[in-house]
Amino acid sequence: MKKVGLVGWRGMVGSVLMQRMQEENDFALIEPVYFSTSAAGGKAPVFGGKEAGTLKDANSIDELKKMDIVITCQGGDYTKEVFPKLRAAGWNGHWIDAASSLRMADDAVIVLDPVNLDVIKNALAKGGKNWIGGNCTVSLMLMGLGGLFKADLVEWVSAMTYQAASGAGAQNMRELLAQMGALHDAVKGDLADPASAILDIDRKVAETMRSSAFPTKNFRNTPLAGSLIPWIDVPVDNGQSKEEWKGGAECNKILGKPAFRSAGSIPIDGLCVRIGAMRCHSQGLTIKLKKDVPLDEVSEIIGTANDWVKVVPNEREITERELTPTAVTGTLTVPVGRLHKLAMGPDYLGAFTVGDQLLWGAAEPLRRMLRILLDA
Ligand SMILES: NC(=O)C1=CN([C@@H]2O[C@H](COP(=O)(O)OP(=O)(O)OC[C@H]3O[C@@H](n4cnc5c(N)ncnc54)[C@H](OP(=O)(O)O)[C@@H]3O)[C@@H](O)[C@H]2O)C=CC1
Ligand SMILES: N[C@@H](CC(=O)OP(=O)(O)O)C(=O)O
Repeated sequence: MKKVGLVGWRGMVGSVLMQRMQEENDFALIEPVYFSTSAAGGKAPVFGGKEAGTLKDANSIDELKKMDIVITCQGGDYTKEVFPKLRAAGWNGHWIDAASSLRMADDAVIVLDPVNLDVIKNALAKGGKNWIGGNCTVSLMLMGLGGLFKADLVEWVSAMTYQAASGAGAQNMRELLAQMGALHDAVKGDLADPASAILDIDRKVAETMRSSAFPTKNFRNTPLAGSLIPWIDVPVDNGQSKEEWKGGAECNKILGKPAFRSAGSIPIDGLCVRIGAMRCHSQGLTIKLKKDVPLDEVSEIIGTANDWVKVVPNEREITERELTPTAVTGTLTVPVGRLHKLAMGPDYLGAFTVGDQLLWGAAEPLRRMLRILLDA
């Protein structure tokens, strides 16, 4: 049985990974060894009914070297610190990672097997050892639109995103809720009085959001509840944020295309915006098709591309019920809806998709890569 080192298992992404691994009975197939950066020597958790002794030190190269496979959700700083040392020490095992640090490395594959199993298998056959989960927004877009890319129908894509607080981390989810609570507290009395003036309520809400007492530390001093933040991650070149850059760079790499902005790559760009959803990212998509494909064919191509994508008919009631973060959160379903040809012409397709950014956006591609390695 393969020894699998689990790093970052108690974090937000790691907890979702543990939950999914239990649901899919993955622990029955491995010998789990748990690592910690803060509590080495303590008792290891029991997942899948398996006792695993004590927690190992996640910074110990000697302990990590004993693993056949390491899966980490600990974050990019940990990867940057430990991974080069582990390889330099001669470790030849498989490294599966949620962090972005290694994604664009030549010897790393961004894993999303329902979309790029061919790319993964090619790399595996050539001795590949580094398997990195994609950016959540990118993975969710490809889970939704994978069929169109596979059918080579996409000339370019513009993605306008509506990204959940969870993408910024657990503390940000808490802060979003604290903000919601503070706003409600500010106008609780007025709301209880049906005769109160809505513009008074609105003014008090705006004052509360702008006050220095409003809890905004984790969102870089910018309110999110009742508002939005049209910038995610650090600035890069061309006026883009890094989150926007990842759309083009990672999508092309996942699809096995030439590097973004080079000949033969697919232009993918847009604006990434943080909104007050908890853990589902949504995206409004403009897709320039290579030709005019009838809408029923488009629906068929999108809806049959993998087991999780689901086309939602472009009708008001079902869209309101099924194409929202509330409907999707905690599930692996990736609905794609609002499909219609745009006014720009018959080869311009409008679409909207929603996905849980902790499941397909983070944990699920990692555990599926583990399964691919165990089956190889
Ligand atoms: N958040 C996201 O949407 C996505 C994140 N990722 C990647 O995954 C990495 C981890 O993200 P995320 O799971 O959000 O990070 P967390 O902050 O939730 O967890 C990271 C680590 O923090 C330590 N930790 C300290 N205090 C606590 C606590 N109170 N509860 C739980 N863990 C604690 C744990 O390490 P220890 O047990 O060793 O003390 C844990 O493994 C990110 O850095 C990113 O690279 C990738 C895709 C999406
Ligand atoms: N940046 C993403 C979350 C994330 O962790 O992305 P990455 O895995 O590319 O660092 C968001 O804010 O929604």
